[in-house]
Amino acid sequence: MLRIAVPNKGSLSETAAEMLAEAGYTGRRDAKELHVVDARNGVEFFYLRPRDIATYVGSGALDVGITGRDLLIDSGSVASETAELEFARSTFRFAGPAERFSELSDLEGVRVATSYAGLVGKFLADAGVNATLVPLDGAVESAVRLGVADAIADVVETGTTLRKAGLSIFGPVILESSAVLVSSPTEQPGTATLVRRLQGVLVARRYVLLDYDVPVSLVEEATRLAPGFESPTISPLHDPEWVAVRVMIPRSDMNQVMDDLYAIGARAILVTAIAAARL
Ligand SMILES: Nc1ncnc2c1ncn2[C@@H]1O[C@H](COP(=O)(O)OP(=O)(O)OP(=O)(O)O)[C@@H](O)[C@H]1O
Ligand SMILES: O=P(O)(O)OC[C@H]1O[C@H](OP(=O)(O)OP(=O)(O)O)[C@H](O)[C@@H]1O
Ligand SMILES: [Mg+2]
Repeated sequence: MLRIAVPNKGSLSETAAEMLAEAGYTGRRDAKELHVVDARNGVEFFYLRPRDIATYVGSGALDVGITGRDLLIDSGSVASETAELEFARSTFRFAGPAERFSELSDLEGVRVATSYAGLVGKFLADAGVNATLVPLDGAVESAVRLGVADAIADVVETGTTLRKAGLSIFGPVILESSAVLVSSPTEQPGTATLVRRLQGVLVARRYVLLDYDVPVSLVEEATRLAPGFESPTISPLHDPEWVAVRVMIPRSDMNQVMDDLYAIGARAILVTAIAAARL
């Protein structure tokens, strides 16, 4: 059985559970459950703190896990990133009072509060900046106002939390993060199937199927507008002057592509959602 670590709570847990369900796995029904066996799919789920997941996977106790890239790096674990999962996107940044901080070197000799001491410590050491880290568990934006630190380093999504705390971002991007699948150094045979299933979910979310009819003379022009992954599927119609075309396109482009195809003379343009995919 493939042993999979899944966030038990926090901002990753709900979307991680949704992705696994869409990929055909049976997860926990009750938020207090710590361990679930999905015998039909040959996997076992362990519900753990997202911060601890890379440690379990790196040690080989578990085979794969879902966590954040920032948490993976912060842990110093030897687990490696196997796939990006396209949710919980954030950046990791320094922030402080705008009148005092504008560039990385302003951190020399000051106190920096963070709940990612491993990640920030390594970044500052690599940059040759000497600062004192103040490790906190969360809500680090309050550390400056409360006087325990001069600046902070934390996860930024919309920037609302920073703004409300009167802090401004400065200095370089420490990290672009998102949820990722991490694997142990000794890769297990079932991992590739899990990765394909999760990638199938991402494709099904990101793409739609586009069908349309078009005169044969316009096929080249139409396929330039919507080239698809490899090559469009072209099927004959009863009318020999027309063909039916099927192609995958990014969901985000679908209305523009439909308008463009209509404008050149395509008709019966239909979009269908993809339920699952293996590319
Ligand atoms: N506002 C956010 N937007 C996007 N990703 C976020 C956000 N907050 C946290 N994350 C990501 O979630 C992961 C942290 O998971 P964790 O469960 O500790 O989140 P949390 O929401 O901070 O949990 P907690 O409830 O303990 O504060 C990290 O990868 C982090 O980048
Ligand atoms: O840029 P924003 O959209 O405001 O999001 C970023 C905030 O979200 C997270 O906080 P969370 O709610 O998880 O609280 P925590 O700091 O206690 O972990 C993160 O630690 C930031 O504080
Ligand atoms: Mg948090």
